[in-house]
Amino acid sequence: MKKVLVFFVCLLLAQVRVMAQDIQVQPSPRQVNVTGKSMTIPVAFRLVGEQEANPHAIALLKQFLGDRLGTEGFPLFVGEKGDRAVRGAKRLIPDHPEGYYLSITDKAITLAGNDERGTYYAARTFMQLFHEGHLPFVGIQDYPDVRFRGVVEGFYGTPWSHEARLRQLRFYGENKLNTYIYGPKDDPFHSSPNWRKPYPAKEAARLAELVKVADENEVDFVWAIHPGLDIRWETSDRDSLMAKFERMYDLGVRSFAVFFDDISGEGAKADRQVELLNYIDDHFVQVKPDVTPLIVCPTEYNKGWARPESGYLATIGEKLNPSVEVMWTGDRVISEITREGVEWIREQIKRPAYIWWNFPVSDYVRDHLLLGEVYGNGKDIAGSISGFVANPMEWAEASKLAIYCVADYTWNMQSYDRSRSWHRAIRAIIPENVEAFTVFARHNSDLGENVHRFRREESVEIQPVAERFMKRYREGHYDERDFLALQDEFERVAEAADLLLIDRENEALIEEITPWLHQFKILGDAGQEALAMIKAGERGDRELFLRKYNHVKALRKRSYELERQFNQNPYQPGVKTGTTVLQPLVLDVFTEATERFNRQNGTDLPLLADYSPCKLTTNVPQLEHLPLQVYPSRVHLTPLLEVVKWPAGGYLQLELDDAYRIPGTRLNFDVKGDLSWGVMEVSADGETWQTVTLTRDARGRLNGKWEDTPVKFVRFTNTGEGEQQVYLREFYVVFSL
Ligand SMILES: OCC1=N[C@H]2[C@@H](O1)O[C@H](CO)[C@@H](O)[C@@H]2O
Repeated sequence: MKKVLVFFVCLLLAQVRVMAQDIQVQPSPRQVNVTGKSMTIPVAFRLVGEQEANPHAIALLKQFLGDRLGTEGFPLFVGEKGDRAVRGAKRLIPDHPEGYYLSITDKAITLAGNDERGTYYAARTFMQLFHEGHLPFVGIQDYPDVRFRGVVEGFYGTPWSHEARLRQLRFYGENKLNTYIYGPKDDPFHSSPNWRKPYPAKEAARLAELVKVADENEVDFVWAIHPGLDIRWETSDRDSLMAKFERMYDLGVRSFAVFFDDISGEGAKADRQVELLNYIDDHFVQVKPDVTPLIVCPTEYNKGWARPESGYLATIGEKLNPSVEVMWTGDRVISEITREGVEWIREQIKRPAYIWWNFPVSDYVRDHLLLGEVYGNGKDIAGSISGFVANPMEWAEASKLAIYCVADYTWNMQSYDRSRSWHRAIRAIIPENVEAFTVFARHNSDLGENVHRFRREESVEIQPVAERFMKRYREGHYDERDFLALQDEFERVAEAADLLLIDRENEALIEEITPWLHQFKILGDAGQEALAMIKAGERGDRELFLRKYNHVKALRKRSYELERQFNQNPYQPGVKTGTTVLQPLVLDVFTEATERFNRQNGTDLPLLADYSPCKLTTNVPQLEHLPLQVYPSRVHLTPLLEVVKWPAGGYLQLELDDAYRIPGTRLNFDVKGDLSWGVMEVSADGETWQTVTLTRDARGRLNGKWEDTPVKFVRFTNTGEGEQQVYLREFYVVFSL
């Protein structure tokens, strides 16, 4: 009798209200039926099904509802298909892995999963429906498009910290991502030289904790091994790998991957790789009761590198056990994933590809943050792929923007809206500073020139205004409204930087992006001051013009110094922001205003130098768009992470802007053997060339020396018979001491 009484009391309290329902659930659910009515949140919920339901779903509900959850109150039925508590909903549960049925009525709430993970996802959706003290009456049938969804920590650079990984796993639980692949290239126990060795106790304990937290968030923690740099195709190494997997299994790992990417030589042989992978599958994955399908990242992991004559992919397709998942980055290392592309690879490997999407990874443009929208991938690829994992930046919190959008895209592709998802992501990540972070992210999304030639939109809204303004300014009649719009944008840039620098709500994020925030502040100030130069010039106010001129130069100097203080790495050191629209605009306005001032006043105020003393020419395809790192006395080629295929006759040439007495040059191709196939030469005029003797130092680097004559050209040529495969670790020229 008492129960009935409590039930009716709850009903009375739960006033049924009609309200426009903006059901905002992440990721966007497949089928949502709203009645337009809602009820105030019951003061107590009576949980039914605790014994049989997924314990992680129960734990989540207990944590979320706290002491409102008990044995009395509004009925809350939770369970998987077949459980007693949800038997009434049986035929409403979508028959898809991780699918669920959720219903809220004035009688009861039902969270019914097609499997354990589905129940967990139903609970996650339920939690998002609490809206200003009300619960909408709703029926949701939902399931994901892509089977395996998540993140592969597979970048070069500083691996994520333990705390960052823990935050990531909780974030994946919130966003229904079910896969985290642990594969940081710079972890020596994941890759060479220590892939054969067990983790030291401290690291092992941390990995065990990650596995536990992943499990609680219904995320498969996939441990990857990267043995290809030095693997020997012998039983001893096979046994070492199996022993390492056993140790990881003992730590709780139930999902495994083998990465054969970015290697050359012995380790790259397809039939050897397949033999090893099938052995692991047959003797480890298939014999253990609870291990998910093995994943491999092949050496030919993108279409640009696939060589039909090598038969590599054909070997994978024909000989690799069908249960093994094969990763794929698309038509190129960094590329958008298209229907045509996934259909092509599916033919080659005789199974759906498991996409490794190289975004927002920035290990080849380390001075940039990639905070833009996730777009460009087909919405019609779900049926042709088995998985889709994003390779993120070394900045874990900043990567969440893209990861949030990938979660939305892979769960429900057809309804994915790139802009809506991006705005929701910002709100989810930094709810107290949405406007400021939106301004910041808008102008930190393109990569700039890079070796992969992968670009992203940036500063989209202001770009047409900037372009129109500069054109008309040069013609002598700009529109004042454009001027004011640009001024307003630079003010917003400066404001956003300051607001975010003092944000304490997401400290981990602010800590990661602080160098870029300082650079962003300088950009905002420089933009306003450059525009002020125009006005001062128009008013003939020489004194004011000179003040603004000097201020912009000071800001540019501060920016240059900041570049050399933060984020120093051997690849793309420094801190770039707004490089596609705003930075060039500041330089253009400054230059035009200064040139006008000089003409009007007969002065010779220097402009800002953005020159490069060096030009690169090459016929090696992978080196064609290699950015140069220019320092006051040295020019570096950006090192490459991938293996460089250097064809016979392939050359790389640096042309300096003048002839310099060059103390020397250095290159490091990280090749074991000698470099007899290559010749380093220098020239003062590009006509007569002098061969340079390369001497190897203790670290295996080759240093070039020549007698003391001025040099304008430096070139390296493969004069051998065949293609060489090298790593471009270092190649630089010192042209003054
Ligand atoms: O296997 C796929 C793959 N391996 C490499 C490659 O893509 O380029 C990524 C971006 O530079 C890098 O982070 C990754 O480690």
